[in-house]
Amino acid sequence: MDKIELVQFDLDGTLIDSVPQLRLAVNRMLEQQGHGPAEELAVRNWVGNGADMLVRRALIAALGCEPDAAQQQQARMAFDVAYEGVAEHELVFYPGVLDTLKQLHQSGKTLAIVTNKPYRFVPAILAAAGLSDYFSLVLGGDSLAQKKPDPAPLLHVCRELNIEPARSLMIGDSENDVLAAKAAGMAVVGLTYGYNYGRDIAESHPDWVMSDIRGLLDLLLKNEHRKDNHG
Ligand SMILES: O=C(O)COP(=O)(O)O
Ligand SMILES: [Mg+2]
Repeated sequence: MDKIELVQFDLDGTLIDSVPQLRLAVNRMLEQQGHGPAEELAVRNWVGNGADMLVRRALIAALGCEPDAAQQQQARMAFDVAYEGVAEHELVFYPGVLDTLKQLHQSGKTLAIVTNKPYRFVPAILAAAGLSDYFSLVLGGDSLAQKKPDPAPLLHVCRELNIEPARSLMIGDSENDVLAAKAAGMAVVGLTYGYNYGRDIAESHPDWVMSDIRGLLDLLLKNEHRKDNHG
């Protein structure tokens, strides 16, 4: 592996467990549309392809059929209003996230976020989490015409920050992250604790599978430390 200079992170299911807030917003939307609430596990399995797909999957489960365009649009608006009010409340980080980001940042790695979550929600979440200063670039699922699993957002970040894909590493919890990274020619770490439609991330064959994000410190900093220690 080339020396990694740029680390691109997924957000939901990788840095923060956002299902509690997403579920609140989904359930407010369902209630407004006259449906009962969704279970937490169901919502976990619907996350990963952005807000339109989350809303669509919730409507299909509630209606037992595809929503029409008007239903979808109305539900998406209701979801956005509800999520806006809760997105950055009571954020839950996965273990080791804050320490890992801090150490990577301090060691001089360039960090970025590539999430499929609509961009408008992301800055408030990062600010509430105290993470805004770590990231040189943040892309949402609607920042470009394509979202993950398309490689376009990952390649866009490489271009903007002037770092080759071969010197960039993607970190994510879902097959979208793995597929996007592979198509971009980037190495990828799959985390086991997030949301992957209820499937094992190892099935997508990331270059590394980790159950704890602190594994990145070993992967990215250990050799450099050795060099430091031994002159
Ligand atoms: O909002 C989603 O569907 C998932 O977002 P992620 O790309 O940060 O996992
Ligand atoms: Mg994710």
